[in-house]
Amino acid sequence: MELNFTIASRICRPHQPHNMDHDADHAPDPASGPGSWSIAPENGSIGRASAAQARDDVDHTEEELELVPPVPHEAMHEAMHEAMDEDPQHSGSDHPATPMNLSGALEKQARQAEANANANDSSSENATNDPAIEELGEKSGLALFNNPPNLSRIRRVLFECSDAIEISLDEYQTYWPFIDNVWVKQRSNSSKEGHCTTDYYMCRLRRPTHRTSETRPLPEGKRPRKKRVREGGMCNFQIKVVRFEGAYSTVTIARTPGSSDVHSHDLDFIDRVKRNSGLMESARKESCKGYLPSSIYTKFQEYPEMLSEAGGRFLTVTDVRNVSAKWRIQNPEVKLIPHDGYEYQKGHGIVRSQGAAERSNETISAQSRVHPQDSAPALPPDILSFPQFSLDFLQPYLPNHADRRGEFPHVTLSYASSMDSKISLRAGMQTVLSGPEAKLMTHYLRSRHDAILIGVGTVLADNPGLNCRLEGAGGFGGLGRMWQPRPVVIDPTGRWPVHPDCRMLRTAVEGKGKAPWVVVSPGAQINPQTLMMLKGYGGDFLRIVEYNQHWRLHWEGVLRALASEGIKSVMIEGGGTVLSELLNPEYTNFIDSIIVTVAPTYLGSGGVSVSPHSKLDQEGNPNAALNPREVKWTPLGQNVIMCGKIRPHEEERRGE
Ligand SMILES: NC(=O)C1=CN([C@@H]2O[C@H](COP(=O)(O)OP(=O)(O)OC[C@H]3O[C@@H](n4cnc5c(N)ncnc54)[C@H](OP(=O)(O)O)[C@@H]3O)[C@@H](O)[C@H]2O)C=CC1
Ligand SMILES: Nc1nc(O)c(N)c(N[C@@H]2O[C@H](COP(=O)(O)O)[C@@H](O)[C@H]2O)n1
Repeated sequence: MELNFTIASRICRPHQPHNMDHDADHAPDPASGPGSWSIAPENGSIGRASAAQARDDVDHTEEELELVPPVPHEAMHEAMHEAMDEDPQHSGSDHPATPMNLSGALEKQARQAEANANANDSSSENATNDPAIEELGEKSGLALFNNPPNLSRIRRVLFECSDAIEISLDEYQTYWPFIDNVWVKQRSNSSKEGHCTTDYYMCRLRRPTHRTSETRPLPEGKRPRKKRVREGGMCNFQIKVVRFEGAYSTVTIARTPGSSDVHSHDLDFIDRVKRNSGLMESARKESCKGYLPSSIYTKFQEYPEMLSEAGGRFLTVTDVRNVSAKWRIQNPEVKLIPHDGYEYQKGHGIVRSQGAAERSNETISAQSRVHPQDSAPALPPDILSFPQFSLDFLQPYLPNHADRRGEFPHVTLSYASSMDSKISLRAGMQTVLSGPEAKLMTHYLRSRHDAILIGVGTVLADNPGLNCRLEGAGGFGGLGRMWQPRPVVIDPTGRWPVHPDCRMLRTAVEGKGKAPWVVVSPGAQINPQTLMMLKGYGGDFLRIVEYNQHWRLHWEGVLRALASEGIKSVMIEGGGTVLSELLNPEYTNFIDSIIVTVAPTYLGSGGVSVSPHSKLDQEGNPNAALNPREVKWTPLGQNVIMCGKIRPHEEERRGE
């Protein structure tokens, strides 16, 4: 008897920002399903492909992605605790410490850093304790600018918003100030509990701008005339920014339904019209040190690349004067000075002083040697550099979203096997079979799939991360978890003790991957606390009600459920039970490709095998269980990679 029910349900709607029902404008949100994204093997850049872009159609001329350092969780907590300890409101036994939010903590840290800098300035004329750091900061412009890594590319992504973008709250707080000049807020909504805020923005060029033209005092009762300086309606680009703050804090930025697809102008145009607050914060910091606006302006111009990266190509000395003037209102007694090594020369403004000119040459040549990234925060230790060898041979076996059947995702089986078809020395034991090159290939494959699926046996044995750790992927120099595949665990009875310490959840918290979806059967008893915890991390339980005569989940149902959740491609990594089952004839229609890393070793008969059921031909003689087609073998380091296709051609399936 085969019981076939046709629906899969989440245990209840996930508590994620992209599924917020209160949002009136809420169109089917592209952020709710893992979107398509691509890697360009030639230059290693990883990014989400726009809707119009095929996965393989990547602009290889794009500059390579560099590290966006995730804010380490522990560091965040430390910063928060320190901030609270120092805050008179929170110190002392009468006031139990109320948790401060991250932005508060970071702001406080920044204020503290600034106060320290000011204290240093006034006591020893800008001298720092460490001359080496001071010199490096000077030469690279790092001391002047607040530019976070990879800024120009991320500014472009946040300007274009060609696809919905899901980023962590930290990333949002870091990068948004550098692009806020593009947007004007229209309105805001908050959920009742206050966890979720939706801000609606329009492009600045949609709003007309007026300026008061009168310069003389007006007669009483007469209102100043306003002069229109810019016509509105120049650009109809509109977005919403949905901020969800919980255990898994995240920000989704997406175009609203009424928006045009693209801006009617480029980013430079807006940068000319208005300066962003990230850039102006750098100017403000210098102003607070008591420097002359013209000196700040001159110094900024000495680092054109950093200035331009921050959106400051059109910065004027008046912009700097304006921020400086605000500071001077509070500090009228301070006499403004030029930077060390600069002086005012009549008719020339602020110039380098004579003695410093030679040093200046050294500085400039050093500037060309010292790359700002050299002193950027360290890369996460688990980062993998992008493969320098060609992976073109994989191309025909990879998901091609142009020719997808909507009901099911593209399915790739990919695992590493010994010569005797074993994938580990024994069940419950992780065995390394891939050499370094094959490991990079596996991570590349992960980057090309929306989801990575494994059985519960593998989770219990390996405690895997199941993320893509290649440089340029989200959390490894790329922006946001949305660039990461979704881990999926087949756990019919819910026997995996999902816990915040497991690698998949730690990875999600660190912004280096997504939290898993756990596929369970209708009878699975899920502890409500575990359910809430997993949802809090951005994961979920998916209950599948289709199962076969052996009371096993029906793969057709699992794959259909994933497709209905927006998964267009899934890479199935293991383990032995899952892979062996899927290589049986009843599933060949659902499996597109197989990519096996073969290792030059025999693990022996005690190992976990990948082997489908044996098959007999029409005469009852033993026959091969499965022959992949369009097979290609490629040596890769110590391994050989076997690629093949499984799903029969349409004509074969119809028996032609
Ligand atoms: N070299 C490589 O590339 C890889 C190696 N591995 C290795 O494989 C080993 C694990 O393999 P294995 O022990 O076979 O575990 P699996 O990961 O294959 O998980 C098997 C379990 O998944 C559940 N499951 C699988 N299919 C179904 C279905 N159709 N319906 C319902 N439940 C299903 C069952 O859970 P239940 O029992 O609860 O019903 C089953 O026991 C580990 O040692 C791991 O290191 C894993 C991945 C890759
Ligand atoms: N490609 C490959 N080669 C091997 O030698 C392996 N042992 C595996 N194992 C799979 O990778 C998972 C580990 O992933 P993380 O590195 O923790 O992200 C493991 O669970 C298997 O699915 N794969």
